[in-house]
Amino acid sequence: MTPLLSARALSKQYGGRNGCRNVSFDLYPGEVLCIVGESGSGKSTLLNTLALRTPVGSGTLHYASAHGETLDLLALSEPRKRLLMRTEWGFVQQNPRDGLRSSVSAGANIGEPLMAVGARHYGKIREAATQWMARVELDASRIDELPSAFSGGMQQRLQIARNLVTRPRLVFMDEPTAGLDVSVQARLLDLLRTLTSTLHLSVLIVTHDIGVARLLAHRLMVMQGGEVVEAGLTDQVLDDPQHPYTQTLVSSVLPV
Ligand SMILES: Nc1ncnc2c1ncn2[C@@H]1O[C@H](COP(=O)(O)OP(=O)(O)OP(=O)(O)O)[C@@H](O)[C@H]1O
Repeated sequence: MTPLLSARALSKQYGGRNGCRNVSFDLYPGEVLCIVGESGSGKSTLLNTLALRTPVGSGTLHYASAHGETLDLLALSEPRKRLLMRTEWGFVQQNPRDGLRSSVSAGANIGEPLMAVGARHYGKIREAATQWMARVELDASRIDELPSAFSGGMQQRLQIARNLVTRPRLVFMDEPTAGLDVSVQARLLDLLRTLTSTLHLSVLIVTHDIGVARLLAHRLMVMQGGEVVEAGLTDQVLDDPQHPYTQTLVSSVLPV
């Protein structure tokens, strides 16, 4: 199978400080790959670098587009990059407020990305927004309310709908369940698990929470000090961690 995304020796420095260093991996279609590590280990830097939101320092990054081309992402023009982000990628932020437009309704938040990819029929856009609200377990009768009228967990589900409505092939997620109550987190994780498998999504997800990784990910990359210190199948890495840092991470949480 051809990888959807291939990174080789990716590095990013901030001045003299290491953001991430020498990261290589392949992400396959339909696969959920989790980047885990403690605060400051370089997870967000790596995710933002892969999603082309932060300039890459060095290395290579290739993507197999929906049209069957292999794109050299680091050589892509700005308009092509924006098109890719709009049509094939999604990015779910940790804080839903960063990923939603606060001045427009829930329905418009879901409908806008559809318009950005060419949808024009108001009735169809509203129907899609209604369906997506139900799909992320939001009360569709609240479609005209502003995001601020929704709870944190609901806002996160709204952000997920906004990202998935265009049926992206690759979704980046930065700590999507952080900052939520445990019960709200569990419901959101359940929803994410269902959506990723039914939509056959490829996902790169950052978390410091081993429980999230265990529930969602097929594979893990464990980061420490900007480097991947261990990678492999989720159960393998969590049940039989080889690197001392992974052993500490795993032993510091209760089994899920
Ligand atoms: N914009 C920036 N300018 C300078 N240094 C940065 C910047 N962003 C991150 N860093 C540094 O890069 C390193 C990795 O940070 P990063 O935010 O990627 O870690 P993280 O694992 O995502 O942490 P957290 O879980 O707290 O978000 C840290 O040493 C951090 O101080």
